[in-house]
Amino acid sequence: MTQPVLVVAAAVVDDLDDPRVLLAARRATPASLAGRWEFPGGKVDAGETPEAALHRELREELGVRVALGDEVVGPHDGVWRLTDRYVMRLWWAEIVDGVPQPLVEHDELRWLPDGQWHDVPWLDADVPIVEALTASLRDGAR
Ligand SMILES: Nc1nc2c([nH]c(=O)n2[C@H]2C[C@H](O)[C@@H](COP(=O)(O)OP(=O)(O)OP(=O)(O)O)O2)c(=O)[nH]1
Repeated sequence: MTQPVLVVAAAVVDDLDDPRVLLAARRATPASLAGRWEFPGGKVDAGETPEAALHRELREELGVRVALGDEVVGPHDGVWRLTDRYVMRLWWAEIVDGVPQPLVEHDELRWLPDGQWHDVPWLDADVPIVEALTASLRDGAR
């Protein structure tokens, strides 16, 4: 079987120590995903560490530098299964430089306030991740 492709992404929040507001990005492409919301990020290139790939993707897609917090460990051997082809690793993150803009792949960004993290049509595979994020806040674990 071919190895799944690793995607890395960030749950960008206002404050890693006390997250209230979560950044969601609306996909403009491809047509099959357009209009659905996701965590900014992308595929890890050959020879790149996941963390370096995530910093690169956030710079390219949003024009920001971030500090990474803890990883949000997924239920399938530590990763989140997106499709047969893709798995994803995700980290909490906070912007340390820049104002996020939808530079490529996205046509809108939205800061979702406390209690409204589910209020956009996330990609199907992201729905349980948003649930895990809100649960970890409720439990005080992060
Ligand atoms: N970035 C990202 N991709 C996601 C999420 N959820 C989800 O199912 N995906 C899927 C959509 C894509 O089919 C796949 C790969 O992500 P991507 O298209 O952002 O990767 P990329 O930026 O490296 O893409 P490209 O340069 O090759 O076009 O992962 C998510 O929350 N964030």
